[in-house]
Amino acid sequence: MQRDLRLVEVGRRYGLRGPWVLRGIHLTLTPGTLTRIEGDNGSGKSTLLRLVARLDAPTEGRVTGRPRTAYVPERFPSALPFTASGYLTHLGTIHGLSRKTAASAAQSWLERFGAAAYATTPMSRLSKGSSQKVAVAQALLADPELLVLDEAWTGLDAAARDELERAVAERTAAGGAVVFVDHDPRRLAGAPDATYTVVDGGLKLRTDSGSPPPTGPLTRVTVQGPPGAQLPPDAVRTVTSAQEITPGVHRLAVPASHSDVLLRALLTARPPWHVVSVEPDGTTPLDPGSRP
Ligand SMILES: Nc1ncnc2c1ncn2[C@@H]1O[C@H](COP(=O)(O)OP(=O)(O)OP(=O)(O)O)[C@@H](O)[C@H]1O
Repeated sequence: MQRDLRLVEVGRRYGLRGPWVLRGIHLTLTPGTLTRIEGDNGSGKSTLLRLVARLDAPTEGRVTGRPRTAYVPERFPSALPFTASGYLTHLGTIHGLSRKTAASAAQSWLERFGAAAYATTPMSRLSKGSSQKVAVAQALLADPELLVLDEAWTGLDAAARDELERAVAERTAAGGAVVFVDHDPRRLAGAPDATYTVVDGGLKLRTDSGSPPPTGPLTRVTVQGPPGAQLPPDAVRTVTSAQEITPGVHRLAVPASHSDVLLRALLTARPPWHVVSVEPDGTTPLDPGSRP
């Protein structure tokens, strides 16, 4: 079974003639990786996460891979006819746990998030923060292969926020993929394997998480990698922007002074990447479809 989740040339718009919220999106989420999605309000982050969680279908393009997925939505429907532990136990059994295992997992997650005292409280009577703790617990309960968190930290108290960061680290260490949106730039700072910004309906790989990139003229490099491969980390460190324009084909911008380092990182990767074109910035890079 393919455990990667892939979005291939995905577009989404609402309504027949609505504007495209997302278009030409390529994204691969690999087991054991942490991915951050950022962008302005209304840029399409939640739309993207719903597609990743397969709660919504793309208008065009396709989503492949079926990892066992759990999702924490921006707004959790708290008016459910359950107690907190009843709800979690019920969900646990839906995820294939026995009733006993589900009840004990529910109890232990409620304890971790400091919500054990509310285990028998009807969901409709929980405070916003407490019901958010239940939302997070339901997602973690069955050790998902892909965990999708849409502003899941919002409304949690400090201890629960820390606990959720720990739970995310545990998930990726256990080989799960985690993708998250959060408006606090300090959230899991330094931890993501990749950070993408949703801008103008597209996805841009952010590459400025390390030391500030050198300034000066840029070189545009178009490269093609093995299907589904992520750019080698040594290459990512040198580029100022990266965009997957068709599956496996990436358009990179690199300070001209660092283009040799980038090319070396790509050509010495195992397996090596194919360099399609190298152009000074400001020119139109060679259309990868037209390469020999
Ligand atoms: N169900 C829907 N029907 C119609 N339009 C929608 C729907 N969901 C989202 N949109 C529109 O899609 C665009 C992107 O919304 P989305 O919620 O994905 O953005 P976002 O980046 O998550 O925003 P925020 O940071 O404010 O949460 C917005 O213009 C929004 O109005």
